[in-house]
Amino acid sequence: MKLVLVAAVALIDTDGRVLLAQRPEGKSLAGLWEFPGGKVEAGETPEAALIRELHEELAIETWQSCLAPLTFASHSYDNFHLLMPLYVCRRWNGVPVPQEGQTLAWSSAADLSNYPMPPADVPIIPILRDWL
Ligand SMILES: Nc1nc2c([nH]c(=O)n2[C@@H]2O[C@H](COP(=O)(O)OP(=O)(O)OP(=O)(O)O)[C@@H](O)[C@H]2O)c(=O)[nH]1
Repeated sequence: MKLVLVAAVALIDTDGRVLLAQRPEGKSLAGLWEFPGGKVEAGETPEAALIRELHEELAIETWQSCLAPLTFASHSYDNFHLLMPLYVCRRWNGVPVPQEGQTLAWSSAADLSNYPMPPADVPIIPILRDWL
């Protein structure tokens, strides 16, 4: 099966809440809440991919030094296997504004389980909650 590398990040605000983005209608897994991020392109590091995706999806800027690895997801979907490192980030420039039709939500640690997420994300939620 094809292995797909996706870099994702939990942006944490000063109140310890996490940014989630709801996938828009028409995309795979529409309506589910996910961490910002996306596929790592050929020749790109996961950190560079995240910096690019945060700029493209949310119009914020961050830096490699502000991206700390936390955990990862490894999950088989029907047509590919997802390997998704999850970083945490507390420092960025700008205010996240959806650029691709997503809906954003800041979730407290306690509320995270109320947001339906892709199956790959489910095992990483308790890890993130314990870390927060
Ligand atoms: N960014 C992100 N992607 C996730 C998460 N969980 C998860 O299964 N994914 C999957 O990882 C892939 C991310 O790809 P992407 O964001 O670059 O691409 P996309 O949605 O435009 O592509 P797609 O429509 O081909 O799935 C998608 O298949 C998405 O469903 C998550 O928490 N964050």
